Amino acid sequence: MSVSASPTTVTARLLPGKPVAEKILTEVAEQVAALRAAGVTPALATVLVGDDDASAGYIRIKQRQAAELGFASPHVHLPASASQQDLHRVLADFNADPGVHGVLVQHPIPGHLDYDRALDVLDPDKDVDGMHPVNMGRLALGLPGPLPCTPAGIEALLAYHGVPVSGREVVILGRGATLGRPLAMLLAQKRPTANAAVTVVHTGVADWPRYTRRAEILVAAAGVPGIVRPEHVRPGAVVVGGGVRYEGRRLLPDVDESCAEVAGAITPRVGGVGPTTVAMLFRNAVRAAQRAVGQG
Ligand SMILES: Nc1nc2c(c(=O)[nH]1)N[C@@H](CN(C=O)c1ccc(C(=O)N[C@@H](CCC(=O)O)C(=O)O)cc1)CN2
Repeated sequence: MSVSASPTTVTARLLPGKPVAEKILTEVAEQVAALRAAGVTPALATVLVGDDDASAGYIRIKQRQAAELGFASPHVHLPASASQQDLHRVLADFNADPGVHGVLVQHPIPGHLDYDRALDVLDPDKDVDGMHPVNMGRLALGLPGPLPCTPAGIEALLAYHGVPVSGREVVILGRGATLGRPLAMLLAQKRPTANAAVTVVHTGVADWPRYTRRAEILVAAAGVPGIVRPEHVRPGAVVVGGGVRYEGRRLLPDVDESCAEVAGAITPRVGGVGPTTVAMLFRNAVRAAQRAVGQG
């Protein structure tokens, strides 16, 4: 964690995401090996629209990881001028290709395009980001399906580090479709690693700190850099920095590093929730391949 470079006095235990991601990816590699032994090469297709440097970088990271794990990773790069129909055509082609088991459209896409409409075109069973409306519905109903990667990564991170969640008060600051809302549904489910009393609050609530200050586990999911400060944290609480904003490749987290002075445990700014998100992507992808060939 970069707190060592700041004057912050760290008292909180760190909750790194890297060992969590490594454990998940080791399991994924074993499942990939089993698929390949049965003659199936799992394939995770990626779609990049436009020339955003950061997005191109994340696609490269995913392709490198895919190769290490034994996935095929067909890739389509559409120009920034691509139309909604161009994007839909690419997705329809991947839907129709039985050799492609998972598909992701790297976010953000150019402003004239509608990400949600594109997601709607994607086969929900190939949606490895777990963001298709059908998969959100499955999550809401507690049915099996690909889970949104960052929420699933946060549940795994807390479980890995032995942070009890069941019966505890979790407050999520932020209600976005990629993190706050699905995480609330996930952590409220009846499972030993969930089963929490979950409150979702957002920055449009004038007195939001009243909620965050009572959290035993506080998840920042607002996408507002530095919004969570020590005075918003209950002493000894577990603080999870899920929300980030990207400025190019620079990651600006919601949680100010000085929160480590008050929290009992905290995710590091770098190597916290991020690596678990990528690991969950591959977990979703290998499961999609297993389902497609009847191994799931
Ligand atoms: N289709 C998707 N688009 C985007 C997603 C996504 O999950 N699906 N998430 C982000 C980008 N992203 C993956 O695509 C991603 C970004 C960053 C990390 C990460 O692990 N970051 C590191 C390093 C941070 C730093 O150097 O400052 C960390 O958190 O430790 C993983 C995934 C937007 N688009």
